[in-house]
Amino acid sequence: MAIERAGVVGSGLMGSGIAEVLARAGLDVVVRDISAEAIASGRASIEKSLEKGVQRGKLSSDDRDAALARLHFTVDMADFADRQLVIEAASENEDVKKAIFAELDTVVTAKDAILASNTSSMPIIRFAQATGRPDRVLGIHFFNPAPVQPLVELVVSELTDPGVVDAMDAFATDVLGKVTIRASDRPGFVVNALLIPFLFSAIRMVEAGHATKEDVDLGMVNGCAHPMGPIALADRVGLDTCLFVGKSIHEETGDPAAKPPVLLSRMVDAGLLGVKTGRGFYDYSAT
Ligand SMILES: NC(=O)c1ccc[n+]([C@@H]2O[C@H](COP(=O)([O-])OP(=O)(O)OC[C@H]3O[C@@H](n4cnc5c(N)ncnc54)[C@H](O)[C@@H]3O)[C@@H](O)[C@H]2O)c1
Repeated sequence: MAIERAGVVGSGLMGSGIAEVLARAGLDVVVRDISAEAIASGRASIEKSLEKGVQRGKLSSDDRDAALARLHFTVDMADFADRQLVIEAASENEDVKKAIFAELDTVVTAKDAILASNTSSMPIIRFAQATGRPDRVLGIHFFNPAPVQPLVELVVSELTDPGVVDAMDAFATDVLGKVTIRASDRPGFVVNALLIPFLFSAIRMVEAGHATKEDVDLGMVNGCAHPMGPIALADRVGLDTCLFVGKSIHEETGDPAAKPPVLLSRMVDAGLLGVKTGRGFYDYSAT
């Protein structure tokens, strides 16, 4: 089945990025959010991102206009009726996502359509079980910013049909131009299961006074050729996101490496969430 009609649920940071990726790849894309304000904000961020692409010479202004013309925004789930693929990228809340999957199951008419979630931390099987077609459900985990980061993790639940995984693998690589890896439906999948303990180790090192944040970052950049150090990376990911993902990995696995450091919890309590709030471990107010 050639996928030509896709849907995206949620037009926030990830949903708008994923919708842009799909539209740039030539698909007709319906994007649904819950309010006119959310839609306007999603549309504006896609327009801004496409404009940046034109300025950087990554796409022509004709390609930008064509991508925009392929995007349709709605507040109505019923507009997903004829979609062949729907990617859920709504807020990281299990009840919200389960309700979305239950509704998609009733509105998406093609029984061979694929329903996917972009969740960072929740079991795919729970969303699959909210539908009457759990074999057609998998995780398609993009990284932020979706139009720039090459990786997509394909998350395979206990009930995902292997043919669905193969089809999504071919689609993500051949049509979207992404690099794919496959992960089982386990906390953190592959990337976050490795990344979160690493970031937490770095934060614990700073918390214990073992090294300064600057030295931790300089060490990993200059000693291990990382493009940015773990403290700066935690700020970039968002300290609230790090905390949330760490908690969910720790809750299910008990892995002490994924237990959030107290310093991280306190910074989140203080509203110091990193780049997005202008201050985390570092100060971004001037940038
Ligand atoms: N932020 C990241 O770096 C990142 C990376 C990979 C995956 N994710 C995952 O992507 C998903 C979205 O994260 P985000 O950072 O874009 O969040 P966000 O808060 O920027 O956007 C979420 C959007 O979902 C909308 N929404 C809520 N309920 C909805 C519903 N019932 N129907 C349609 N839209 C609804 C909200 O109005 C909001 O616009 C989460 O599952 C998150 O774990 C995030």
